[in-house]
Amino acid sequence: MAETVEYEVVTQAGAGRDAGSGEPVLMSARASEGGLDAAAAAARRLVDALVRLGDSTDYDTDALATRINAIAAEVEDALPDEAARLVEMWQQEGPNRHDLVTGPQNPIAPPLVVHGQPDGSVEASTTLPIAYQGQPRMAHGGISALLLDHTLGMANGWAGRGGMTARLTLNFKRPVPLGEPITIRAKQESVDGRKLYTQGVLSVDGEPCVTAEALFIAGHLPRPTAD
Ligand SMILES: CCCCCCCCCCCCCC(=O)SCCNC(=O)CCNC(=O)[C@H](O)C(C)(C)COP(=O)(O)OP(=O)(O)OC[C@H]1O[C@@H](n2cnc3c(N)ncnc32)[C@H](O)[C@@H]1OP(=O)(O)O
Repeated sequence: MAETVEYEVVTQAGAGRDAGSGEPVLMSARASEGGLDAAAAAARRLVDALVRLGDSTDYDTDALATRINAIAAEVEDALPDEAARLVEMWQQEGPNRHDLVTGPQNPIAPPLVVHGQPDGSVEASTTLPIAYQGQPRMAHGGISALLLDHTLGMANGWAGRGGMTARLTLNFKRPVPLGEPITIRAKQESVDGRKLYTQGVLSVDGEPCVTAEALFIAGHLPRPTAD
């Protein structure tokens, strides 16, 4: 097993639950209106439009591919050194802006917005577009699993001790509709040495759709460093 380390959770409001003054505290990164966040939001919009477009359109998709490739090449020309970028990604103390699930700078993040609650739980919300479709008009089960795993992980952070998922058990009770607000509530229920036991539920309109129970093992892989 690789060496693991433990990190303190720091939210935009300050250090973890210490920042909680009886009000919910934003844990995920707040999206900026411009810059890379806006570019990622535009890419999300483009992905949604492409999935909805289909083959029956008269739109010139060959020309579209050429234009998108030209933009990608322009961005690739501006990329920093990959190792340096990895260090930069992981150096901040607050919520990760590149994050797969919550990150405003990650075009494939829905993104999920997560608040730490005064009772020690977390509450997350988002609305899933058609790119995440599994069954007709419904979210893919793997996406529900991703959102739950991540929210449970953030609940651990909010409770004061985070870790890596060792076991995740899901119960798919009803399909998760696309295009409707979803809510995920999660809480670290108990700790036994390095074993963290965390539960959560993904609901739509107050109806539980997917429940999750997980075992996390305290500790994370070390952050990348410059040397
Ligand atoms: C403000 C913002 C805050 C943000 C917060 C961050 C949010 C981020 C959210 C991200 C969330 C996403 C998170 C992700 O996606 S994490 C990525 C997905 N997970 C992984 O890749 C984990 C891969 N596995 C490993 O690396 C290791 O196996 C781990 C680290 C899990 C344990 O290896 P380690 O060498 O360290 O420990 P150990 O083997 O001595 O085991 C220790 C104890 O645990 C027991 N055990 C172990 N496995 C299992 C099992 N499967 N069922 C039952 N029991 C199990 C084991 O029997 C032993 O018990 P005991 O003998 O002591 O009684």
